[in-house]
Amino acid sequence: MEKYGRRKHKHLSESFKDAISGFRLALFQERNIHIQLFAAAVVIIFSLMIHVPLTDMLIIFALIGGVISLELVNTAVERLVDLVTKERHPMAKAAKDTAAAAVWWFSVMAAVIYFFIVYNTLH
Ligand SMILES: Nc1ncnc2c1ncn2[C@@H]1O[C@H](COP(=O)(O)OP(=O)(O)OP(=O)(O)O)[C@@H](O)[C@H]1O
Repeated sequence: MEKYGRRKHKHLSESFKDAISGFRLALFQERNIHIQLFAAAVVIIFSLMIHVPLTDMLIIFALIGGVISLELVNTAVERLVDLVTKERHPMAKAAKDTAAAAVWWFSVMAAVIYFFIVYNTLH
């Protein structure tokens, strides 16, 4: 029963450091994150230029956060699968492809929502 008891929590600053370290790893190793951060910068600059309203700006930030967060989870799944097996395996493929699909779905939805935000701002 002891092993299911309360876990000793790390200091908050240590958890924060671990999260930064995970983000840096993805930043150095994943090309997709570069593309997504570049797209996010373009979207934010363009939105400011056309004066997207504040509430819509907040939605845009939430969408950007969602895409980047899902990409980080996708990276975690890729690393975990590679840790578990170096062999080609249908389950490894399923895990990686499903995680990639999560990023893809959210990105497509984000693009559709952003299109409507831009359309609504300009009309
Ligand atoms: N162990 C494996 N067994 C079977 N298929 C695999 C395996 N590892 C990778 N694959 C297939 O190859 C694809 C690419 O895998 P990889 O680990 O290179 O990801 P990636 O190309 O870095 O992905 P991303 O571009 O999203 O970062 C996977 O989506 C999966 O379809």
